Amino acid sequence: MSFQLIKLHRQLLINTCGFILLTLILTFSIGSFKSTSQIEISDILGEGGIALISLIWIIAILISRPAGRVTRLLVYGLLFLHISLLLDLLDEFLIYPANHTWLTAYESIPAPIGMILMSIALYHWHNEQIMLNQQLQNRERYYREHALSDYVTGLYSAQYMHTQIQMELARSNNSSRFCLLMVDVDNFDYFVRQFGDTKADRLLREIANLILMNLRTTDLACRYSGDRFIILLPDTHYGEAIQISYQLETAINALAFKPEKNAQAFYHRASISLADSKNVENLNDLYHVLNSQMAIIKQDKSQGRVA
Ligand SMILES: Nc1nc2c(ncn2[C@@H]2O[C@H](COP(=O)(O)OP(=O)(O)OP(=O)(O)O)[C@@H](O)[C@H]2O)c(=O)[nH]1
Repeated sequence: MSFQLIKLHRQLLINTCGFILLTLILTFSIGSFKSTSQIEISDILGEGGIALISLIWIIAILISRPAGRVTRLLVYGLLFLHISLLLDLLDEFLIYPANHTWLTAYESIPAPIGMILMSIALYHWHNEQIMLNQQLQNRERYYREHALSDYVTGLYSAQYMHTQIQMELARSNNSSRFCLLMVDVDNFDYFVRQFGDTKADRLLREIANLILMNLRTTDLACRYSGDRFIILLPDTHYGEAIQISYQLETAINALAFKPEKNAQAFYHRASISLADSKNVENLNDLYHVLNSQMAIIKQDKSQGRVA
């Protein structure tokens, strides 16, 4: 933290320390210590406390704000205020010779300068905040329109997957291939009608978690639509993709999902289609392979040709 602070506000820190040090050197070189009977402990505590708090404010600003005009104005404003408070505090210890009483007379001058500087800083801070809010609103709009993740499962969205597949296509060649898997939960509609949306959402989340647990760190899963997921397997050959597809299918088949509070479990089956980037030109071709294969698998299942 301190390293970051010094890096960001080096000049401000040097100036702040310099001013304070200069004030101390000046006052101590001119003044002489009062006798203990002249010192008022309650005044020292009160004035010292305020001076210390103004110094803490300076440090807090340096730690929490980025470098820039507002930070500079705030720090210098507080520094002037601090110098006034410091001179006030030093008055409690020191007595100045008659030809230097100007020090006491001028101790209150830095404070109003500091107040003016801080007022200007607050004005700019206000404008800065309006600008930041506008930028945040724009960014929020961007994220809402280009949502990267799926609200129900927490997986990446289909839109994000499109861009990732496009990138893989751009970098793939004969030696670097990738595969896509499409996972579809069988008879999900029946489950939704029987148990309702909330439990169906939970099932989707659990299947999504299961998919993630069965993937490698380089793979990427998204919720494509409804009960369909797409998985991108980078640098993967057909044989490996078949293996992963089999592992996923086995894992989903074994999921003992319990929609109610009792122990009764509902098992689900999944259909998985596979597309290889080899000999494929673009994203649409890949989706076409996945969807047409999926349609055949579903048809075979509905006609009882597949277990
Ligand atoms: N709870 C919930 N249901 C969803 C969501 N998205 C889609 N659905 C429901 O999922 C069901 C999907 O139905 P189908 O596409 O016929 O899926 P299926 O019953 O598995 O049929 P096949 O895919 O042909 O095996 C529909 O009832 C949708 O309303 C969601 O985010 N949450």
